[in-house]
Order: sequence, then structure tokens, then C-alpha cells
Amino acid sequence: MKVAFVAHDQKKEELINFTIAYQHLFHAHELFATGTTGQLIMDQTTLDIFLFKSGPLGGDQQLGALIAQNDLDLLLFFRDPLVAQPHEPDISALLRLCDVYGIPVATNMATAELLVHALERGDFNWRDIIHNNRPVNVTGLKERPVDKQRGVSSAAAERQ
Ligand SMILES: O=C(CO)COP(=O)(O)O
Repeated sequence: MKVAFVAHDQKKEELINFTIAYQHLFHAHELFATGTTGQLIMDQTTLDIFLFKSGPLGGDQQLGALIAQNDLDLLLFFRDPLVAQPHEPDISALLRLCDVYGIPVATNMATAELLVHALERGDFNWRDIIHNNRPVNVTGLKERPVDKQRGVSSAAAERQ
């Protein structure tokens, strides 16, 4: 499954500790994150994470684009409800897209814990049906997942 991590500054330590605790499980999945969050997790775990831009610089929107392709299976977003964020519209847009596409999302550690146990049990396997029935997009190509190395869709990578 494709799992993304995001944490606001006051929640980063909590998310890092969470990923340390569950890294044995996350190793089996394809991981994404906003820039600073992902780098900090990689510094303190053995996880390999594709880094998007930092949240305030567009990282939330890049994750949103992944969701708009129905290409993300789980978002763990440790949000800080006590500090106003300059890029609040991007955050709202990201969470809205999770609801548009029915993507499981946790905005705090208690919910993240439940979803990670569900992931471990195989409760997310219904997502494979979605991936296997990916719609043909306007270019006539089947939409593909983001290429991990190059940060572009693999269909676009093939054309380059
Ligand atoms: O601001 C964020 C999410 O809205 C997180 O971004 P960083 O991981 O780059 O700090």
C-alpha cells in the first residue's frame, strides 16, 4: 500500500516516535511524506521515503495530486490544532480530497494507531481493487503511480 506521513512542527516528534515503533510494518509499504517530516523520519528510522516539497511550499498539494489520481491508500497527518498555519488552504484541500476519494486519514496518533493495526490485518486490501481498475485518463493512458525515483508518473517517465 502507499502510505503518506505529514506532521506539523509541534507534532513531528510524536510522528517520528510513531514511525520508530511501527517501522517493521511500514517497511512493507511504499512511503511518501512532505519534505521536512519525511527527512526527519528517515534520519531516525531505516525507512525509505519519497519526499515531496515541504508543506508550506506545496508538499500538501503534491500529496493532494496523488490522492486525486486515487493513488494513495493511507494518510497519517499529525495536525497541530493549536497553531495557525500559513498554508491552511492547502491543508484543508488535502483533507477534503481524502473525503472526495474515500482515503483513510488519521489526523492524530490515536486514530493512526487504529489504522495501522487495520493495515497490518489486511483491512486495506480493498484498495487493490481500485488500483487494478484504474481509469483510463484523458491521454488515453491508464493512470500510473508516481515513479519513486523521478517523482513523475511512470507513464510520463516512459515518454521522456
Ligand atoms: O506543513 C506541513 C503540512 O501541512 C508539513 O510540512 P513539512 O513536513 O515540510 O514540515
